[in-house]
Amino acid sequence: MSVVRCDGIVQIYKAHEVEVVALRDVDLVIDEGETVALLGPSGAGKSTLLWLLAGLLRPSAGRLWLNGADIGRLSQRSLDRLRAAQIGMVLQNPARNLIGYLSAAQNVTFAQRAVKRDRRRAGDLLRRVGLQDAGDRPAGRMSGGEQQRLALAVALANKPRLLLADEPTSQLDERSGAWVVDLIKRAADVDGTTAVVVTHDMSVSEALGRTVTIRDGRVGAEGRRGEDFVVVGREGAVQVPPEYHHLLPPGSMARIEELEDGIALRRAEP
Ligand SMILES: Nc1ncnc2c1ncn2[C@@H]1O[C@H](COP(=O)(O)OP(=O)(O)OP(=O)(O)O)[C@@H](O)[C@H]1O
Repeated sequence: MSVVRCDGIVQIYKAHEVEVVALRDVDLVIDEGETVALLGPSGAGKSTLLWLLAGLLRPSAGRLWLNGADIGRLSQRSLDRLRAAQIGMVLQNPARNLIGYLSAAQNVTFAQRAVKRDRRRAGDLLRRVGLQDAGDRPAGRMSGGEQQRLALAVALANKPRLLLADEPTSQLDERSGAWVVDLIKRAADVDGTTAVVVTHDMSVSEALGRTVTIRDGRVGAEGRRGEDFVVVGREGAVQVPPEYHHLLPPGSMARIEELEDGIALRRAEP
């Protein structure tokens, strides 16, 4: 079953009379237990997509289903309930995920408020992110890296069906980055948790099952099992990946050659 289904999602921000189109016609299906790295240059729309999947934003156009529920048709209260019970999120700024005056252990158990409280799971999560001895310390007094690891334990506390993480290893060294990857993969294997992780960290993207690259607000490419593909968009548009821009620069003209199983693009002089 698909946990995420985006159908022609458009997201427009309005700021001081100026409209910014952050996402245009995003189609994406992610199945249960998949681990997806969301890649792309700065400003491409990755965080926007993550916020939409978290139910924190409602799309300007298009439809979005989370666990089969059309979020455009849910009341705010039903959406809040779905988020608390089924979604875990790690925001880009680790401190924003936590309640500073609560201890690490209290932060994790607080995140279980919408489900059955499970202290054993809470202890196990703290151990897996290397914070077994930090359970009593207030989250607000932890280092950025510790907060980032704790944020992942908090996000997984309710055994979410969907885990969303924005740059979850940005403040971590290699060893604690590996704990984060292990925990995400373990959640997928053991609990069937689907994960979508925005990352610039190659060791994270290579460890996950699938990559989705957003460029200029669109899904431009996907990678599965080490193989990269471009995605043909709604109107037949294909983004030429930057590594081929020296052969077909943006704005150049190309000839289309029909092949038995597809087409080839060759640069043409106008
Ligand atoms: N609240 C907002 N109001 C206006 N424009 C916004 C807002 N949030 C994002 N944008 C714009 O939307 C576009 C996509 O931004 P987004 O943060 O989703 O990109 P990103 O791929 O996550 O970038 P980064 O890797 O730098 O975090 C950018 O042009 C950004 O300036």
